[in-house]
Amino acid sequence: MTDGADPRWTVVVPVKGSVDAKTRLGGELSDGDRARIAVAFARDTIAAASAALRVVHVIVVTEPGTLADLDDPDILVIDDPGTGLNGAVRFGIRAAQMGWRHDGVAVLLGDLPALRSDDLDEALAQALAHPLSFVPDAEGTGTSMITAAPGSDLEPLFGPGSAEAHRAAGHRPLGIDPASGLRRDVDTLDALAEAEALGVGAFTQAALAAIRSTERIA
Ligand SMILES: Nc1nc2c(ncn2[C@@H]2O[C@H](COP(=O)(O)OP(=O)(O)OP(=O)(O)O)[C@@H](O)[C@H]2O)c(=O)[nH]1
Ligand SMILES: C=C(OP(=O)(O)O)C(=O)O
Repeated sequence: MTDGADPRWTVVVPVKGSVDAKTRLGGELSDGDRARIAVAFARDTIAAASAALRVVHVIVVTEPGTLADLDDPDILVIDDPGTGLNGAVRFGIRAAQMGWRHDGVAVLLGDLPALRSDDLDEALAQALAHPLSFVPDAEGTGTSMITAAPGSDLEPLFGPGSAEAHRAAGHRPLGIDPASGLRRDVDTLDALAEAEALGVGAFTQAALAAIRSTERIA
């Protein structure tokens, strides 16, 4: 994170409490392993966002204890209000606008373990040209990021079919390569394999290595 870039962005990352997280990874994984992977995805997403040059503030919205070992004074962690994904995101956006109203606001989902800081910087540079923008997920139906330039209101519409919902609400789709880690959200083991082919961050690498050392996942 640096404050040399202009204009600056606050990034909001919602992270579900680990007990219920990533159920679609399910199947062969124990609840403990699934929780460990979900936290690792979030940690890699947050680390990449924090290291992006255009990002000066990161706000994580999650249940207390989910990211207990996240000990970075530059990252604000606020409690999930318990009103679902869009409620958590709205809460984070409000905190961003109250704290740093001259920044752009981006919301990045917390399941992007192959996210690279330079891809995020490139997307935020593109986003400056539009009051509202979004990045579709790799399949093109969901959304991995929404943005609002300084002064624009941001209303999240995450959920099934969110790419079309964000487009219909006036968000401009950014031209990001479908093979970018910014678009590779991970809900399933197939998506996890694709993320690994792109290259996942250190937290996810370590979690997978620990789980594989006990042969609990292929
Ligand atoms: N703070 C917060 N984050 C959420 C909530 N629901 C989902 N998220 C986060 O939003 C991102 C996208 O959510 P999903 O892909 O639906 O993740 P998920 O709900 O853990 O996965 P499934 O159980 O498979 O649906 C992930 O980073 C989740 O951690 C919520 O109620 N509160
Ligand atoms: C919530 C979303 O993500 P997912 O498809 O990962 O649930 C979304 O794409 O809006």
